[in-house]
Amino acid sequence: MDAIPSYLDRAHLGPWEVFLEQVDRVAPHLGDLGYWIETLKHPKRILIVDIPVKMDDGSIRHFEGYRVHHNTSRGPGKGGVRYHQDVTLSEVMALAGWMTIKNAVIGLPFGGAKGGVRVDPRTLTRGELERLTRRYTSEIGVLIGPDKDIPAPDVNTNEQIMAWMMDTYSINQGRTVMGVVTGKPVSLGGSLGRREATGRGVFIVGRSAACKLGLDLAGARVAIQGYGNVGATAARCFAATGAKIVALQDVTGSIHAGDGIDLDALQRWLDGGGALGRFPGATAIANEDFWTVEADILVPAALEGQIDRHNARDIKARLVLEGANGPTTPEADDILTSRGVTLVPDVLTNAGGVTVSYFEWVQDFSSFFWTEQEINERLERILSEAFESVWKAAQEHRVTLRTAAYLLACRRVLEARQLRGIYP
Ligand SMILES: NC(=O)C1=CN([C@@H]2O[C@H](COP(=O)(O)OP(=O)(O)OC[C@H]3O[C@@H](n4cnc5c(N)ncnc54)[C@H](OP(=O)(O)O)[C@@H]3O)[C@@H](O)[C@H]2O)C=CC1
Ligand SMILES: O=C(O)CCC(=O)C(=O)O
Repeated sequence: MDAIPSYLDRAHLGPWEVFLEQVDRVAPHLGDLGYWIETLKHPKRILIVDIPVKMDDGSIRHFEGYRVHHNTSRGPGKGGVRYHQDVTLSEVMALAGWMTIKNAVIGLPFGGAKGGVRVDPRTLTRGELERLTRRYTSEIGVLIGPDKDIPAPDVNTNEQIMAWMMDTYSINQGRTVMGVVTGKPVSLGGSLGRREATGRGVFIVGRSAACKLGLDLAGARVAIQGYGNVGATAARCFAATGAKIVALQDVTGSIHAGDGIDLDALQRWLDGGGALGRFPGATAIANEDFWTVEADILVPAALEGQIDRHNARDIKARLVLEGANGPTTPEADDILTSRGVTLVPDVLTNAGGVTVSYFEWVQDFSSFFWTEQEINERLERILSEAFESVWKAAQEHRVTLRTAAYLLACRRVLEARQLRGIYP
């Protein structure tokens, strides 16, 4: 495979290899545009930075950070920043590639980018976290900017971290540059609705998919892995339509309640410092049993590679909604397809976040801010239309929803590539 770059350890290709395989699966459907397909297998630029941080005890620790521009044919790079102890270059490359596809599926005028720092933020004090964030922002400052690459939140990053990033970039520029990141606090040029947008989008897309399958959401049983920004919001949206959240999982464990978990009681438990895995209002189950619970809808909303060949055969749900990026391996994709399970891919299901990030970027440029109702109406319309296009393409080409989404996206990206040409 000449698409494997020399800087990746061939033995540990990880998520980037998954992305390459997903691209390979769409290639036969691209016609003449297939001529340009290699462009998607080669990230445009990669920056690896050293982040020295003075710790509260006076010592200095070094962290490794990344920012990857996968493709900018359709506009500036766009994608979140992840803080996690297991972040790798392969993972950030794949996440950037998925952003290219996601932005194109939705029709946003962005390319794909992503960043990450290999750190467990729970081990840092607030001061250490701020210093890490500011140094990382300064180090990647050559790549980011409102018309170059606009970071946003992802796993373990939030509005406060975006505020520090915006402030650091602005200080280095000598002027306030609101539009350099999205997912900021509303009081600092953030958009209403951005915090909930990804989980809300999972619900909007899930509702459309359920409708196609004749699955009534009232009373539907939903299992969700990950109870962070995406998983918790999606759970609330599903519960609000009468669906039952029958199982949840986070790093502290898995819980089950056949009649539905009381989300308000769970929130009070979490606010009081309780761990989800020990919530007294549900039954604790083994993590591996989470995947086999009786459910109609399964929402992986944590990390990559969670649905694999080991658990895909036992999944009971008819509908899998990928709230996380890359939660399903290609092998598991095939197993689910052969079992008649409908899977709505990450690049569509979790695109609500970047869609409202786009709204935030537009609002920052114009310094004119929309109401939450305007934002949610536009989000609903854009995601529903994108879902219909992907569904239609899947029927027409007799491919999975993932390949259909890649088909629409790759056509847009490669057409832009073709029109722009190669310089020189
Ligand atoms: N935030 C956003 O706007 C977007 C996020 N996404 C994707 O959604 C996913 C979740 O992101 P987000 O909700 O923002 O992240 P958060 O950091 O808010 O939440 C992550 C959740 O996943 C749980 N988790 C982490 N590792 C595991 C594991 N090994 N097993 C079970 N649960 C685990 C965490 O548990 P604990 O809290 O106990 O650590 C937490 O509940 C990621 O794949 C992300 O890339 C996609 C689009 C946009
Ligand atoms: O809001 C954004 O710009 C990007 C969100 C993101 O990282 C993602 O969709 O995976």
